Amino acid sequence: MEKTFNLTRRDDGIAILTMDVPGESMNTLKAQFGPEISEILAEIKSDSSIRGLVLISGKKDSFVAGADISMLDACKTASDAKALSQQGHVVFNELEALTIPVVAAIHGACLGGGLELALACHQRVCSDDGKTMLGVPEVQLGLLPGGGGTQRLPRLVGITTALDMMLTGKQIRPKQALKMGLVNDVVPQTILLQTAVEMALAGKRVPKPVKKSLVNQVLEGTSFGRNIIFDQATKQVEKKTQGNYPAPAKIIDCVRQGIAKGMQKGLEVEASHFAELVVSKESEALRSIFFATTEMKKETGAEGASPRKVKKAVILGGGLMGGGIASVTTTKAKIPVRVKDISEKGLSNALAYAYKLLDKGVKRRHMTPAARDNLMALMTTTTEYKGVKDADIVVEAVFEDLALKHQMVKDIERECGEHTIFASNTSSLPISQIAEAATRPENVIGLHYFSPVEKMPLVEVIAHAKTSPETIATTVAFARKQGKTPIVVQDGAGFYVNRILALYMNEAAQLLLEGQSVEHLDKALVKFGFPVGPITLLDEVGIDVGAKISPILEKELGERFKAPAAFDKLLSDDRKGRKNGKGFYQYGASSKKAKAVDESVYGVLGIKPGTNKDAKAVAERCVVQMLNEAVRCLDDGIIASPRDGDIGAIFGIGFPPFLGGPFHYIDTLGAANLVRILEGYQSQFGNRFEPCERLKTMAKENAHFF
Ligand SMILES: C[C@@H](O)CC(=O)SCCNC(=O)CCNC(=O)[C@H](O)C(C)(C)COP(=O)(O)OP(=O)(O)OC[C@H]1O[C@@H](n2cnc3c(N)ncnc32)[C@H](O)[C@@H]1OP(=O)(O)O
Repeated sequence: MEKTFNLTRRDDGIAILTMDVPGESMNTLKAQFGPEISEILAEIKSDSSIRGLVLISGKKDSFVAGADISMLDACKTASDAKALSQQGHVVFNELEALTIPVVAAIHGACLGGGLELALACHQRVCSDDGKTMLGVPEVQLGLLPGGGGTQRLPRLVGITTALDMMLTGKQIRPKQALKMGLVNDVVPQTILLQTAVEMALAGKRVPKPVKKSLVNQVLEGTSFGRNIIFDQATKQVEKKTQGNYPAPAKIIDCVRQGIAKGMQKGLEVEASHFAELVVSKESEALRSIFFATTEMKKETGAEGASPRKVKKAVILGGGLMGGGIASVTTTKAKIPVRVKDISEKGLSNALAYAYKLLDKGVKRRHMTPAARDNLMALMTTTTEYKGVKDADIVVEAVFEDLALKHQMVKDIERECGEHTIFASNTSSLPISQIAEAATRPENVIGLHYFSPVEKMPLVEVIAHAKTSPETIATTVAFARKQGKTPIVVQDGAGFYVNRILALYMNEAAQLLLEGQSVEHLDKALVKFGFPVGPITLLDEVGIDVGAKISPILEKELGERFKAPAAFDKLLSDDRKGRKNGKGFYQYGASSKKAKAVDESVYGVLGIKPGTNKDAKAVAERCVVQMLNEAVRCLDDGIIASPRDGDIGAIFGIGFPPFLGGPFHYIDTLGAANLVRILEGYQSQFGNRFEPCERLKTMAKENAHFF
């Protein structure tokens, strides 16, 4: 079998250990490397001519991306997983115990077990390249660093910094890594290996103590202070995870026990906790999301079609959505954008949106002012159709008015090229209706973003019957360059995400009208695992937007989408939500966060909050509506697969990732159990809860989606 590790000796006595997993684009750590590594370490120890060791990757642009997640997925029992962690401990401890200096030369992704491998080296140097990132993202997989990271990281960079890295899974850039003491030097890639060799020749260096504030020194330097850190971290984790994710608390426990009882004990605790997490249902769900998104990256969105390159984009409308779309196109995709709006105000909004995003990077020292200005130069503006002839794609983000969109289609066919794609950011109008105005309907497609555009990862790519496969593939590729996760959905009112969201929100509205308080409703669904509650979401999206979409959905999809009539009173009272500072919540002049509930809203709706029902029951009523409609969408061919349905709900609505998405969750609940719950509600509240046919069939057959 081809070797993964290759040891070469230099005349100056420094040995270079190159890791290059055969046939894979990324290096990942696999259990079968154990014997190979042990053999190499034995060879190094027995060769007195070797004065130092440099560990480097043979991959073009990555160091080591962590333990092989497929290997973890294959663990059937906790003891299988514990053995993997313990094997990693043995190898990394042996590496760290080498008497010669060991230096890791890092370029590209150095994540998870890859960083733990580097931490077992005596020193680390990384390239200053934008592709170089260091981190321990295990928590995003429902895991913890199981290769000694919970013990080495705090001892290297301090408890607070280590906890922040492990509890967020954030990726650290080279300069940050140098500043926090994670690496000893940052150099251009061209001299990375030479620098590592020189560091090895210079011999082992005691890591420079990390600069800490006086408060931090006191807190981390005393057991009393450390307990404050751990207790604070625990409180924050409980608030953020609502008890739905076991990994963060276990990470804190590993660090706490390791610091209090020594590294050996800490490693034992780490291996045990790691093992429990690998076989947890939460981690299985989170790993399935990783596999799904990785698989999706390889798909063009249209069988057999290749995307055309997008060299220039035009955005019609410089408002909230248009500004966001233009911004991600320049800042992420680095594609020149021309923004057209009917007013200078709209244009300046788009420019300001992009500048604000980029300037955040400058303030955080991720970007130089020059880099910011270069990216800003990619965005030009116009109030007329000038400089748009060479556009490869035009994204319209104007009012939800069919006549206006028809006019846009005609304008673009007149002013742009024959191949120019017309992509509509409509959130509700069927693309087929928009395409009626086109002489080239094959170029018309939906490209539905979610607000805020720079934060929400999902976009829906909506093909109508005549959309060409090349248009689909080009649009999917364009969205990916913007850093988005696109799912291709079929044309239909509300497409996928808004369709399943509408019933979930309507049920929350019904519960409100039955006397549940706004706070109780929101808290119940946050406890269930959503990022925000349904009433907060309605205020954020806009009560007027919801009111506009509901009739379209009801007309196209049926009675079950009928929104409670009482909500019309909100619009009569000019309550649009955050956008006009008047909704279910109070909004201060500049406050980002909504303040308390605006109690006057109950009077407008003619209700008086009564006794709050059990939070789980409240959440269940809303969630089962979403689950039922998600299955209907699969049945109607709106989504191509349960995988797309899960990713769409998680990335578009924030469906709790630890549940794996609606379809994974239905498998967990069991179709028969879900049908029973729905039928129970149907008998209490009416036919809007009637289980769809596919669910009933699955219940009879005890079928699963995965
Ligand atoms: C011991 C403990 O600490 C446990 C761990 O280490 S758990 C693993 C921790 N590491 C991660 O979570 C990193 C996961 N990977 C990524 O985030 C990304 O792949 C990346 C940022 C490293 C690179 O992203 P990108 O450039 O977009 O490339 P792809 O995501 O498409 O990945 C390319 C191929 O590499 C495969 N791959 C990447 N990481 C892993 C991994 N940890 N395990 C298994 N496979 C991995 C990925 O599946 C792609 O495979 P392909 O089919 O060859 O395209």
